[in-house]
Amino acid sequence: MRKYDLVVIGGGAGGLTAAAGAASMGAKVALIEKEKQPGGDCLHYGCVPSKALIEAAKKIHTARFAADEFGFVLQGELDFPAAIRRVKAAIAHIQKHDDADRFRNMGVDVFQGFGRFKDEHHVEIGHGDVVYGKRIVISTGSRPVIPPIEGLAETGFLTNETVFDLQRLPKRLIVVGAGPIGLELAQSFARFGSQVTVIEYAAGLLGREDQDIVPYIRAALEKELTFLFNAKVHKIEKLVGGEKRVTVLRGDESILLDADEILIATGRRPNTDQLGLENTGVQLDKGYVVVKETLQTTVPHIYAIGDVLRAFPFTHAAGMEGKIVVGNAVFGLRRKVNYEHVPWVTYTDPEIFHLGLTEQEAREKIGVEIRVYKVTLDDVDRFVADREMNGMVKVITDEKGLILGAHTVGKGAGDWMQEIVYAKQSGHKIGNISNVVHPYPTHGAALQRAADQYWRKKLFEGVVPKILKMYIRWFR
Ligand SMILES: Cc1cc2nc3c(=O)[nH]c(=O)nc-3n(C[C@H](O)[C@H](O)[C@H](O)COP(=O)(O)OP(=O)(O)OC[C@H]3O[C@@H](n4cnc5c(N)ncnc54)[C@H](O)[C@@H]3O)c2cc1C
Ligand SMILES: NC(=O)c1ccc[n+]([C@@H]2O[C@H](COP(=O)([O-])OP(=O)(O)OC[C@H]3O[C@@H](n4cnc5c(N)ncnc54)[C@H](O)[C@@H]3O)[C@@H](O)[C@H]2O)c1
Repeated sequence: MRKYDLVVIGGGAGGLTAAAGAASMGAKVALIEKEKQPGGDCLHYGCVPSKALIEAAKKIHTARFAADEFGFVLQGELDFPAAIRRVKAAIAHIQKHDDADRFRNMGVDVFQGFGRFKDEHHVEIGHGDVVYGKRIVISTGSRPVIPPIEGLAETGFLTNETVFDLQRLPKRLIVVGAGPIGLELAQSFARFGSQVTVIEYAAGLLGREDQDIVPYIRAALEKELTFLFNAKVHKIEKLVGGEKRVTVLRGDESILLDADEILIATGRRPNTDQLGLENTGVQLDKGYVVVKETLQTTVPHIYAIGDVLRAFPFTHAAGMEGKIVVGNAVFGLRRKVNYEHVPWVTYTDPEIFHLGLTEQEAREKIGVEIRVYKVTLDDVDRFVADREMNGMVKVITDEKGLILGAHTVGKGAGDWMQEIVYAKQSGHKIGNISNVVHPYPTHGAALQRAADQYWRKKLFEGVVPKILKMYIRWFR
């Protein structure tokens, strides 16, 4: 039986970071991945295919818009499989970074097979090999939650694991769930030409976002999608022609919708149920692995990262956690995970950027002593020139100007808001962003405009203006 300093179960965003990092530090590492190729959800069924599809759809949307605005005519049928080929090409390109042989060349022993704990130090791979890990990382990710809807299994449905294999554009698509997966994909399909209806349990969109931000994104999406809020799919039947008839309940109302495809995007569940964790002392909470800030589970030599944790189900968070585990599991450090400065972006059009506390959270946590700076994009020259004025930047600080949160809706916001992540993480005050020269006219100037308000408030409120006036009078 082979013995390792570190055994990593699951070769996705988190596991690959941990395995590569540990091997580069000289540790003997085994990586167990059930699929033929590592890469995980993000590469095969998540971030990469969804962003490739979003971009393809955006190009078509832009062409249609341009035709309308500039008076030319678009001709011919949409070649939807061409969009899917684009998606597959993006995956294949990035797969080279996550290739099993590339990891072998780094010194990692890569095993293909399903990893399962035999006990707290031994992991069985498939039905054969067993490896010993002095320390072990659980990074097995998550999978879609499939709600118990009558007729759903019999009628057939799509999830993020199958939607990127579609070869025909559905004329009518029903998306169940208005979270980031549902919204990003719903908007893309609408842009290809599907009629899309989104069915959501909750009364509105994106409950975790700042409530000033939500109306902008809702207004944008309602132009392209039909929403049914406070709605529940009651049952689904297959019609003679193969279409799907969906019965939706909304209050006392029963609504019938026919569709060619149904996409289920109702959340995720962690892949911890078949891991043999009952053979260990690793504790779960509703299926999620319970960890300390050091990412150690209730068995100190077993660590967990990525979507098996409840904390922050994003690729960049899994990568950050993977790096922390390298330090802790390989060098015995006690580094703690901290999500305070970790942003997320929802890649709808316009994009939604989220960092730190929302205004509502800041008021609960800090009280009234917070400051809120807002700029709408119709006040920012570059967005006016682009005719992309739907959106806003909002920054929340404490009374001294230290950044507590930042929230934006706007074209490309995921890229141009990154400046504030650096500022927040480095402990800069909002005023410092105002002092940085931004080339004119960039989109990032929107953030600077919000930051300028800090000085404006300082200069024109309180005692400062009185002192300034006295000084100027004296100087004259
Ligand atoms: C449609 C969609 C879009 C997304 N878009 C974004 C985005 O734009 N930005 C972003 O930050 N996040 C995005 N995410 C989330 C992101 O994909 C996940 O947060 C990220 O992949 C989690 O990484 P992970 O390492 O925990 O899991 P994964 O990357 O899923 O890796 C887990 C790996 O473990 C393997 N595995 C599971 N069980 C076993 C076992 N018992 N033995 C061996 N191997 C096993 C799996 O095959 C898989 O390779 C998206 C997700 C989806 C579904
Ligand atoms: N851009 C990104 O970073 C990105 C993109 C996609 C996904 N992700 C990650 O994937 C995770 C999961 O995304 P998601 O959208 O699947 O989940 P989610 O939990 O964020 O949203 C699911 C939505 O479905 C609704 N819902 C649940 N059951 C329902 C039902 N039976 N009928 C109608 N509505 C129902 C919920 O109220 C919720 O609004 C996200 O939390 C995120 O971390 C990230």
